[in-house]
Amino acid sequence: MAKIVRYLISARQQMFAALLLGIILFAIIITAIGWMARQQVYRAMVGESREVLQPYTELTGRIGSTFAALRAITADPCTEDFNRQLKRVAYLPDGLNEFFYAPGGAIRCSVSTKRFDPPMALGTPDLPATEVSPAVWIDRDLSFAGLGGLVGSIVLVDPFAIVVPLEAVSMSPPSWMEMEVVLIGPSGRWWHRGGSAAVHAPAGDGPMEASFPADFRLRDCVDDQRLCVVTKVSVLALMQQFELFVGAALVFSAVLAAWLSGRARALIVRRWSLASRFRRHLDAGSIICAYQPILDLRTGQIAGCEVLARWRDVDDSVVFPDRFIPLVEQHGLTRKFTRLVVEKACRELCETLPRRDRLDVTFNIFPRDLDVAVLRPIFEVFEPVRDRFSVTIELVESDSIAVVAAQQQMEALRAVGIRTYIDDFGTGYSNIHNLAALAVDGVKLDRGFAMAPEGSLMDRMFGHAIDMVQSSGREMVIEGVETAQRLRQLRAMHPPIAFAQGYFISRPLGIAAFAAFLAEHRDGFRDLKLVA
Ligand SMILES: Nc1nc2c(ncn2[C@@H]2O[C@H](COP(=O)(O)O[C@H]3[C@@H](O)[C@H](n4cnc5c(=O)[nH]c(N)nc54)O[C@@H]3COP(=O)(O)O)[C@@H](O)[C@H]2O)c(=O)[nH]1
Repeated sequence: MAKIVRYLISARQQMFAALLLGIILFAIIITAIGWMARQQVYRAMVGESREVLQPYTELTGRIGSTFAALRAITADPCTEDFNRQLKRVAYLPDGLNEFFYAPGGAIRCSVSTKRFDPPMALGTPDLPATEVSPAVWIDRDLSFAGLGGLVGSIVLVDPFAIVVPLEAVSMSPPSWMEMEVVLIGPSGRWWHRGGSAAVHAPAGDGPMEASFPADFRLRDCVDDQRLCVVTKVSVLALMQQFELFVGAALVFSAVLAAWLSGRARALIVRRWSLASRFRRHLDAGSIICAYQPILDLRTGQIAGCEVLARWRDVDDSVVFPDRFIPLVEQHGLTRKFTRLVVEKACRELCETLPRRDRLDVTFNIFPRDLDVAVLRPIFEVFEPVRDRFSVTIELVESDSIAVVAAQQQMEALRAVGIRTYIDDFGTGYSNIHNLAALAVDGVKLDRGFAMAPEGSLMDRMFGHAIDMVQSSGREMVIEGVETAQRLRQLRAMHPPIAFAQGYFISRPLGIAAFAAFLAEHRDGFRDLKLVA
């Protein structure tokens, strides 16, 4: 599950998944279109073969009525009278004009040859009689019956046989379809009756079938499966014939697949974007507190820490504030968020640090929450441990402050034991006017000053910024102390600077590492000796 989630929240993987989905959808759509086209082709094949079989069905009917007429002959076989009655049937306008009297398959007399003496045996039929179909001798030379040069098939329903003349098969399939009419005998032997030869041959003996993708084949039979029309459509020929349709189907499938996969991606992104993940999973379990030590430069002791929040994402990765703080503000979660951070930090500090440690714990709050009615209940968790931890809030200024209202709130907060610092002094909205107008307890100088390269404009302004804060009489924390040289420089300043914070002292630490750090530096920050 975690793997799937990790997959879904990565923008690259989302793109890959959408691409894969697009390809799969394209395959499904084009297959569906192909299947529908195949059904149409099949319908056309069935329609054409039924049309071709129609005359044969009619012929079978005519043969049946002719046999009925022959069986109605009353005269003794092969007499003059018999022949006269035979001729009467022959003159019926059904195209069947030559009959034999052939009991047991031996011709004794016919319409044109009065008597066969001795009787002429027809031999083994090409299509033996079945329960429903008569025996048939196919394409026999009819010279023996006085019809020299003519060829016809002989159908026997004992004791009469009818000569069926070789008829031209008429068929006009569409250009992309080939057809062949065949008579199929036992052991797979077949006789070509019409249409395009060799359509039947590769079709084998199977029933109606289609071999995709090479071509579609259909075998449609009547007369006890002995007379068949085999229809073949080459897929390639079909595609060439309908290339415009094929092109349109490809474009349509591609556009639809791209649209659908785009929609699916938008859905995934919406559900699995950082904003929705954050809103769904912001709870005590997902908040991580990091503690960055604050060094008292005058005593060398670790005087406190700044609590910095991180958020554990659904895939267990750790998200830093630059990504989620704007979401907290956008979605009106500032109070909930601060409460979660404060409660977690209070629990961790109380449970992990030895009772003898006394620390000032600094939290970042949102300017819109600068209201004692909001903050007091949030920081109430520290009330029972005030002997161990004092609380300071830092105003992360993302908006200009209404000075009079802010002033009242700060005083009210101080009255309930919460001190206020202005954060990132020297940048953004944190300006000299606020420093002068607000009775803040302290100021954190923006880390841009301490981190500025030597000789840079910020570096040159660093001393003046410090002077300005010191002359305001506020406490000061210098942030962004990354080097021993900067720490040395700060320690050498007069009047002395109270507090410093930065990577040289320590990076933000997990609670266990912070406890270990405090234990290690209980007798004073070790590296201070190095820079002395
Ligand atoms: N309202 C809340 N805002 C919060 C909370 N937790 C954090 N934040 C805000 O996010 C900002 C970024 O915090 P983070 O990424 O944790 O960075 C802090 C330090 O890691 C960094 N720092 C400290 N020392 C150094 C250093 O020597 N070099 C260096 N490159 N970076 C350093 O500075 C950040 C702390 O800054 P500040 O708050 O100004 O003291 C953070 O700034 C908060 O605004 C929260 O719970 N609530």
